[in-house]
Amino acid sequence: MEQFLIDNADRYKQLVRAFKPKKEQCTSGRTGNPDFLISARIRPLLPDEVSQGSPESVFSRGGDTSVVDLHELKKPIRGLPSLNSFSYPIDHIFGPESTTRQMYDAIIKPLVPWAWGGGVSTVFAYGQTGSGKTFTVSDLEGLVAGTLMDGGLEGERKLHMSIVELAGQKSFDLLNSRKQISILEDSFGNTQLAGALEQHITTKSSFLELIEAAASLRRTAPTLKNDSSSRSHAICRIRIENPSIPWAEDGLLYIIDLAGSEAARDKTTHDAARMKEAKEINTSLSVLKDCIRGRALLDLDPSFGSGAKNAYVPFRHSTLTKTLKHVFDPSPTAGTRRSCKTVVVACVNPCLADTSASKNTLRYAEMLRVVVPTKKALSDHTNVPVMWNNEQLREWITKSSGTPPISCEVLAPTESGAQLLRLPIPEFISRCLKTPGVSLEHATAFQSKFWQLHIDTNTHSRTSTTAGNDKPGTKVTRMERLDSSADIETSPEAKDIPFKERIRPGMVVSYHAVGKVGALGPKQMAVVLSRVDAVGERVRDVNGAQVNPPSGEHESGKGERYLCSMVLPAILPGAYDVSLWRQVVVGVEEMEAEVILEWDMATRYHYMTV
Ligand SMILES: Nc1ncnc2c1ncn2[C@@H]1O[C@H](COP(=O)(O)OP(=O)(O)OP(=O)(O)O)[C@@H](O)[C@H]1O
Repeated sequence: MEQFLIDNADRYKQLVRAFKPKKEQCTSGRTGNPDFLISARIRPLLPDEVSQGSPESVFSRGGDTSVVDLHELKKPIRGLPSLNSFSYPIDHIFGPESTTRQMYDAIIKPLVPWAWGGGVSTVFAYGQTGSGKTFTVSDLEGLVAGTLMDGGLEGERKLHMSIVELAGQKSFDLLNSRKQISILEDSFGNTQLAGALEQHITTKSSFLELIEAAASLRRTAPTLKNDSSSRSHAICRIRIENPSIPWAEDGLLYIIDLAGSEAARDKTTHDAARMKEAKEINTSLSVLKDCIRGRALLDLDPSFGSGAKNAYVPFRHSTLTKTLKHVFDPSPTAGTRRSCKTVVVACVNPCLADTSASKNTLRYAEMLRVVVPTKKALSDHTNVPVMWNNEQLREWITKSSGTPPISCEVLAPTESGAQLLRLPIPEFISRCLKTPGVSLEHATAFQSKFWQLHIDTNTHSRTSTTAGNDKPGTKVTRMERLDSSADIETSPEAKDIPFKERIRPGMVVSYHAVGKVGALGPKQMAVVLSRVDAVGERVRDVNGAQVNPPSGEHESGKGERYLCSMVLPAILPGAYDVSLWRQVVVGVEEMEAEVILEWDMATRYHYMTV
């Protein structure tokens, strides 16, 4: 610690004790979006920091405020040093005495059943080196594993885990010996972790073993420096499949340990590569901030459309946010936007010597917060589901849910119309199925009816868009949509080239499966992801077979082989769904034709147009 701070530590502590916030520093009165919580965790001083005599500089103000105060000691030109104080409104603050369990119970635990029900839940932890990110994230992973695996959640699910590390422009698979992988976007705008291994998890211990294996790979990465963990982003993704609603989108739970800013005292050792790395981290955190704010703004808009025109979610601007597309998908089409809950944990080092980095962390946290506007009057919106209160919603459910009527006690015990629209679809259907006599078809049809009503009441404020458009509200023709939906544009001349000679990631093909044929029969469709030799030897297809076995072991006569995602018939006639996680290997010789699928926003399925 700087000599000036050591010499004046007692005066500093005295000033902090006497601190009274000014009027404008007193309020936290703003309420954050309940689905986007921004929290701060202030760790305790560590024994060596105490022995150096470092005072604490960051405090939770307590009382009925939700404000963090940070105090610096100002060097005077003459006279005695004085206090320079800053305050930051944050949704939830956990002080040095709080345990990770208390934090988990207060803000993280609800994310687990949300993902279990088919939603997207994300926890981000960030902060400067040594602020407690790893401490917090590893405790949280253990607690999440407990909630997921202790049998307390309703229904059966299949869990799959992948853990990747993003360092600058490169991505590595931490479940596959740090093999380099590619983050690709397919023609539907879905992000693929091409080549990343997904492990099926069945027990808490296998969950924790994978986490530990990934953490040790990160710690011991030979090419990185000692504090490698703070110079890269680590993304743990748990995909939760619900076998009882096979067409439903899988729930996703992300736990993300973000690269942090550095402690001021570490900056003296910078070389050019390190400066470049720091710049890349700052850029990705800045884009992340814009995406979190943009998405929170979109979700605030009660009509899921009109006010959202002003929100911009630039998720393609960094590998981190591209990888998290499910979290930030800005499509104004209500059905394509996944129901998300997000918690950000800003980890703060309380040392007086590190206030500059702590200010950055807290300022960043403050910027992520989106203020909820005052609610509009609800009474005269009898036909607009998004404006219904719980009473109006229950009345409509009882009247419109067919025979037998779906129990509103179970479907929407407390929710408003807007909250029910945000509920993950599989969870909506699971709740409907709890009414005796209600079948899957009945529940699905009622869910569609509810969405259809919502869509119909908002069509005037909608424009046609497709999944993957960055800017909502832009009118585009069907052909423009199809052309712009792939990373590689298809020129008019390309149409004259046989499709087998222009196979690219994102292309949809029909094929005639040779050899092993599943329950769907030999005629199938798939989205091309990559050539099989681009993925590691441990990656397996939907049948558990190695995708890229050592040469000579795969079936011959199929030509060039591609890893593809299956396109499966959906519950509605003529409709298709892309099943990203069910991957197969298709040889060029098995492929029959290129297929153009178009997205239909009302039913939220793809339809074949050519
Ligand atoms: N809430 C806490 N209670 C007690 N000790 C803590 C707490 N948070 C962090 N620590 C301790 O502080 C030290 C630094 O924490 P940690 O390694 O988690 O920081 P980090 O932000 O992940 O750093 P890096 O980015 O360099 O990996 C560790 O010794 C850890 O045990």
